[in-house]
Amino acid sequence: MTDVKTDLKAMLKDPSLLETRAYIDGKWVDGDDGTFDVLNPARGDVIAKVANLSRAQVAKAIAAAEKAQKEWATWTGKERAGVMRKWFDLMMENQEDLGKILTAEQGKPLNEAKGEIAYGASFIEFFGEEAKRIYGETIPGHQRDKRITVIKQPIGVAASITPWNFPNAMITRKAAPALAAGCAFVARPAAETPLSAIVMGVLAERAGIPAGVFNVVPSSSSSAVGKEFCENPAVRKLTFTGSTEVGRILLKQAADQVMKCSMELGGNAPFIVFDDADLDAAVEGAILCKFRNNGQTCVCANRIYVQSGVYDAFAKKLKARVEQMKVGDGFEDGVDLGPLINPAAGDKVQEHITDALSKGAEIILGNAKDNMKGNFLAPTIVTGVTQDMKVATEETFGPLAPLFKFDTEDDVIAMANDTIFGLASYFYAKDLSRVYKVAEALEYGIVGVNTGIISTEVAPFGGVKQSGLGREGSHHGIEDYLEMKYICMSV
Ligand SMILES: O=CCCCC(=O)O
Repeated sequence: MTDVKTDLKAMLKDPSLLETRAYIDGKWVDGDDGTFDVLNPARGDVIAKVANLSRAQVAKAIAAAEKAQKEWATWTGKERAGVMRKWFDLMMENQEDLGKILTAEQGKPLNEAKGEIAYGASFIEFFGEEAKRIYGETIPGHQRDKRITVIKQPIGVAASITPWNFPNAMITRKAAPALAAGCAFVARPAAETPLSAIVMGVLAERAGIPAGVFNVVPSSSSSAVGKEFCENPAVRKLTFTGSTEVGRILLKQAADQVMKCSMELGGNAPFIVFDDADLDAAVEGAILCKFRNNGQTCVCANRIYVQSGVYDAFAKKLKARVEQMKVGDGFEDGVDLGPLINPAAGDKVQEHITDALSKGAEIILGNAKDNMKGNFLAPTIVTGVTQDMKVATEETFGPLAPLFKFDTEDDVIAMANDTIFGLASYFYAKDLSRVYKVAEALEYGIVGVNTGIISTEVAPFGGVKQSGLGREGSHHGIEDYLEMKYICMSV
């Protein structure tokens, strides 16, 4: 039996939003493989037992999506936009409850969780509007009797695998362009955070999205679902957000069907502070960029490079600001940093701290030993960090701010680009020619200049190198769910 603890239900204005079954073909179904537990990362207790789907049930969801997609694709853009608008409105009407569900299973502070709901909803609003603008093209014919037309059609069934760090927005950023394009969608949420995905099925049903167009298939085994997605010929598009390691496996599996893939993979974002930067603004930017979701974001600053002339002043100001941050249960008032998702996440941060200290770095805030209480970890700042330390090459995914020192623009660009990753990068500077040159020289899909927050539905989000393939968000984001067809007519 699937189940939710009563205390989570009691927190909601509308307890019927809390669903623990899978949503397939417009029906609510139990898992053939029983249930799996969802934990609250702040307290460690089980908050829900969620349907654990077998691979055969995932195949059924794909078959339902394949059938529903044919009809959905015949709807006009305006008709699809209409139900997507309702979906968006329902999300915003229930923002508080959706935020609470998200905090309960993911841990981030409630205000941040509500912010994620608004961010997630923005993709549905944006791409619903975009459904009306899927334009084709006419091309002058190559012979006197020829007329050439290009039309764009939905790719078919799209399947997603999404992470626990943004359990709402990473689904809507994929499902919204898919549905707007006329595709049907099968979502496999992270096993840590399925409730935030399932509630999107509840709202899809209420919004009038036809049965089978949006399906949610929770499962404790991402590899079984991943295999079904990659091997089932009805799936024409795989979209994944997660680690580069898993992305490589999925790309190999998807190769057999020559499946179209979007991959939002790991990052190792440099955050550079030049000596002409507004230091107070740079500190605020670093706080937002480093500590968003407690450092558990692919675009969080992983390496903070500070020019030698302002290094000490920046370190002092950053320390003073981080000292004010409150760590605690995301439901408590005034909490800035919630728990990490699980003990392994804390171990990774500890490993990076220990490695840096063993190679000569120094802690100026935090405590390397005995730092972790439950899943809570005090934010830590280390100085004297160098390129030979683990934190220079691996994504920490936690509240560790490592400060590297650099002398010249050329040096820092070389260090910033010395990674297999290329998702987000940031720098603070005032000199205009420096701003242009550095923005062009950074080998990243995203560059934040004098800002620590770059995420928005209107811009193309994505990475270069081993950070991924494709872009999500903006008018470019819908292209991954469309196929181009060229029609050559002799008149
Ligand atoms: O870990 C990646 C999540 C991306 C969050 C964002 O859109 O900023």
